[in-house]
Amino acid sequence: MAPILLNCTGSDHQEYIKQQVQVKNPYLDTMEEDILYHFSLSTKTHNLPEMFGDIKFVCVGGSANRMKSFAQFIHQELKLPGNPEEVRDICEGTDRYCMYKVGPVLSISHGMGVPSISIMLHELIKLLHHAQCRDVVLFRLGTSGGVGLAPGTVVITDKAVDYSFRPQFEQVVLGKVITRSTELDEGVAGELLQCSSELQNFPTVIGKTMCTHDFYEGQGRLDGALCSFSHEEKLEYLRKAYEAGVRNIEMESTVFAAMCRVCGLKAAVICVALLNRFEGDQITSPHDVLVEYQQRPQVLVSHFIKKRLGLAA
Ligand SMILES: O=P(O)(O)O[C@H]1O[C@H](CO)[C@@H](O)[C@H]1O
Ligand SMILES: O=c1cc[nH]c(=O)[nH]1
Repeated sequence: MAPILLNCTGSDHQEYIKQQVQVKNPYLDTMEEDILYHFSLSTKTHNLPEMFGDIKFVCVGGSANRMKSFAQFIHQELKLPGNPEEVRDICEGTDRYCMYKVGPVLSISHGMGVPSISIMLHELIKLLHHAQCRDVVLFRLGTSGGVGLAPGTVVITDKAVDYSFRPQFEQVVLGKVITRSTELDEGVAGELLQCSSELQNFPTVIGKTMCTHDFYEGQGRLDGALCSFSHEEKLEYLRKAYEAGVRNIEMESTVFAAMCRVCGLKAAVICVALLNRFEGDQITSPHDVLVEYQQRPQVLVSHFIKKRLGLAA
């Protein structure tokens, strides 16, 4: 339930409520305890407002190591006291996800694919709600396959789309399909594009991101254990995607966009392209090149956060 603000009426109060994280579940308020099972946190055993109440930026990405590196990187970038090497995994009681808090920034891993990120997002959004966080921006920092882009290009998503290039996410609830919009926050995407132009040698585009439920057949790869289509059919699908405005392909953006939108959270998706899918399917760049590519979304979002906090040079 939203707290009632004294001396705050009409549009001020509406604005205050708008900034809050809006869980859309009437049952939550009736529960004596909420156990965030996959985070190994609970409203009874942890003081969530004290632990997380000051969070303003949440960054999520597939890999646990990447999100730990990001926590250490943002620790240095924000020039916070303490040793970045000593960041502690708040979810160490479980190995499902990892979570690091660095000042106003939360860095969390979500694993691969829609089911994995969707479970994480249910618990994250409840966590932000229980902690009474306000004015939070969420970012997905990922890797992807580029569609007509050189490897290393960063894609800021304007719309996350499904396999038919529709800006929607379908969830099966009680045996029925529920469809939710996947539009992302235009203002945040524009701010990120502006940030990219302030960085040196930082190839960036804004475009649609296609979310699939598989890395191989689902993304039209010819190198999976199964393949039922020809090289020409693959290229035709990618050409159609490109014509529809798709610039990269990954596996979480639609549910991320849809859940954030329903809960009143501003959100952005920033993924680096590891390869150009018109040129192949295997990821052949050397390890050090891939590590540098993966850092690009982190560098961009770090610049955004520093600007928002008034810390940018
Ligand atoms: O780099 P991350 O964040 O894991 O994202 C992309 O990489 C994984 C596939 O290799 C999928 O999860 C896809 O969305
Ligand atoms: O091609 C790619 C590369 C990274 N992640 C994906 O989902 N697809």
